[in-house]
Amino acid sequence: MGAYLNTLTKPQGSLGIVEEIAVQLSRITGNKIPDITLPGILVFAADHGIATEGVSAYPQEVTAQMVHNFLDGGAAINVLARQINAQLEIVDIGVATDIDRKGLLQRKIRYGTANFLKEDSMSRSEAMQAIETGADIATSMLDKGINCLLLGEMGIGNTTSSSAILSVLSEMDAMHVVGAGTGITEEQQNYKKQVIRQAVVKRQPNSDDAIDVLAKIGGLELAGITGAILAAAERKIPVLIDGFISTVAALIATRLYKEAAEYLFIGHKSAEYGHQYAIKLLKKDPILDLGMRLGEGTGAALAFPILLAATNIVKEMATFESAGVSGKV
Ligand SMILES: Cc1cc2ncn([C@H]3O[C@H](COP(=O)(O)O)[C@@H](O)[C@H]3O)c2cc1C
Ligand SMILES: O=C(O)c1cccnc1
Repeated sequence: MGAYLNTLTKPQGSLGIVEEIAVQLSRITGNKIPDITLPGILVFAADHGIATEGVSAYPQEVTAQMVHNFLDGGAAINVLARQINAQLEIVDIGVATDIDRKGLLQRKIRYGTANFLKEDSMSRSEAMQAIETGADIATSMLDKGINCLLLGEMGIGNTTSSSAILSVLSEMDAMHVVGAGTGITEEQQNYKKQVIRQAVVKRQPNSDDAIDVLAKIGGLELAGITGAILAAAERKIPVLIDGFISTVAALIATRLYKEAAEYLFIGHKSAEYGHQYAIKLLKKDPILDLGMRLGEGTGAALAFPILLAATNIVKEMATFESAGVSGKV
C-alpha cells in the first residue's frame, strides 16, 4: 500500500497522516481500496453509583434525559451522525431508570453500577455479560453492512470510573489521570482524586485481569464499548474511538486481546486531562485536536471524514503514469 501511495500524483508522503491512515485501513480490511462508506455509531448509556459522591457537575438523571434527547435527535451526536450519514443506535446497557422508548436498544444489565467507593461496581459475571452485549450489538450492526464502527457513551460519573481504571492500568496516581469531566471545580477535582485513591485501595482491582478491573471500578457502558471493539476486530472492521472514556474502554479491550489495537483509530485528543496518558498507553496518535470534551462519539464522528478521505485518495487519485506527470528525479 505504501508503495502504491508513492505512485500517486503528489510528492511522496505529502498527505502526511492521511497516508498513514490509508495504510492502516488497507491492512485492517485486507483491501487496497478499503470500503468504509457505511459508518455506524453505537452509543452505550449507563449510570454510575459513584455519581452520588458528587464527582460530576451534573446530576445522575441527565443520563436518562440525554437518552431521550438522543432518540429525539437533538444531541450533538445526532447532528454529527446526520452530517456523515451514519446509522446511529442508542443502547441502554445500564441506565438507572426504565426508559420505554421505540428505537432504543434495551439491553440493561442492571440499574446502574454500585458506588465503587463502597462496593464493587458490578459482579464479574455482569461485567462479562456487558462485554458480550456490546459484542452482540456491534455484530448485528456489522451484519447489516456497516463497515466502519464509531463508538460513544453517555453516563454521568463515567470520567471518575474511567480515571480510576486508567490509574490502575497505568499504575499512575489519580493526580495524573483526573480531569474536569463535565466541568467540576478544582476543589471538586481534588475530592474526585481522593475518591479514586480510596476506592482503588478498597477494591484492590487486579491490574493483570481487565475483567476484574471493569467489575470492581468500571461501568456498564465501558464494558459495552470493550465488547463492540472485540467484535469489530474479529470481523476486521475499523473502529473509530472517541475521547477519554471510550479510549479507556479501548485499553481494556487491548488488555483482553492485544491485536485489537490494530483496528483502532483515536478520533480526537480530548481536553480531559488523563486522555494524553490513555493514548500513550495505547501507542496511538489522535487524528483531531479540537479542544473537545463531550463524549457521545462526537470526536469519532468528526474524524470519520478524514478516514473516508484516505480511502478516496487511494481510490480516485491519478498515478504519475496515468496522468503523464513526471516522477521524482
Ligand atoms: C448534558 C450532557 C450531555 C453529555 N453528553 C456526554 N456527556 C459526557 O459527560 C459525562 C461524563 O462526565 P462526568 O464524569 O463529569 O459526569 C458522560 O455522560 C459523558 O458522555 C454529557 C454530559 C452532560 C451533562
Ligand atoms: O473525552 C471524553 O470522552 C469526555 C470528557 C469529559 C466528559 N465527557 C466525555
